[in-house]
Amino acid sequence: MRFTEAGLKGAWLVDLVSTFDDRGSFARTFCENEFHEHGLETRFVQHSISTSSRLHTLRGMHFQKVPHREVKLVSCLQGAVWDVMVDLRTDSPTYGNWAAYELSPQNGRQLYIPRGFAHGYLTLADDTVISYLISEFYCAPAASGVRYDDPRLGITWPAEPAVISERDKDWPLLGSA
Ligand SMILES: Cc1cn([C@H]2C[C@H](O)[C@@H](COP(=O)(O)OP(=O)(O)O[C@H]3O[C@@H](C)C(=O)[C@@H](O)[C@H]3O)O2)c(=O)[nH]c1=O
Repeated sequence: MRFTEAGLKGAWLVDLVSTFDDRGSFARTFCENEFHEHGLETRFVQHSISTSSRLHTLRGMHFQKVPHREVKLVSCLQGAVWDVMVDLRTDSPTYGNWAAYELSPQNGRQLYIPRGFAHGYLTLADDTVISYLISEFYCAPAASGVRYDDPRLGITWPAEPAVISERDKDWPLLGSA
């Protein structure tokens, strides 16, 4: 894996380094030793996938409240997404900043999102599949979010959402979340 800092403090790009042969390829997606060497979380308690049928489905911007804040390692197994993270740690030098990366099986890119961030994505293809390694258990009462179109965040999305849940449309603006 190739580790590159992803623009916000504590966030990383973890790119796959594949080996190829006649049959196809092999790549590591997680390695406790390599994550430990980079000072990253190594304990993931949940592995989840989500599927989105339609192009320009937007999910986000989600986080779990203290004490259930999560590290997420996000990758795209099918299709493609514009993946966005926002630093919500008020004591962080990159507080309130966002960064976005395209994730797809073709680019083999994974995003390591630290605790204290909100996360969301817009699908760039029909039938998109996202994989998450998550460091904390799901806790519905701790689930929260901020608005994908919050003017204070000013996130640039490549397209308007064609599909979005009522919940995601109604998250509060930053500061009141
Ligand atoms: C996230 C999650 C949801 N669920 C349930 C709750 C609900 O009935 C159904 C769908 O949940 P949601 O609408 O929250 O799914 P979704 O909008 O896809 O939520 C995800 O969005 C992206 C952006 C993230 O970053 C993820 O961590 C997660 O929050 O699945 C679980 O059982 N476990 C989980 O870990």
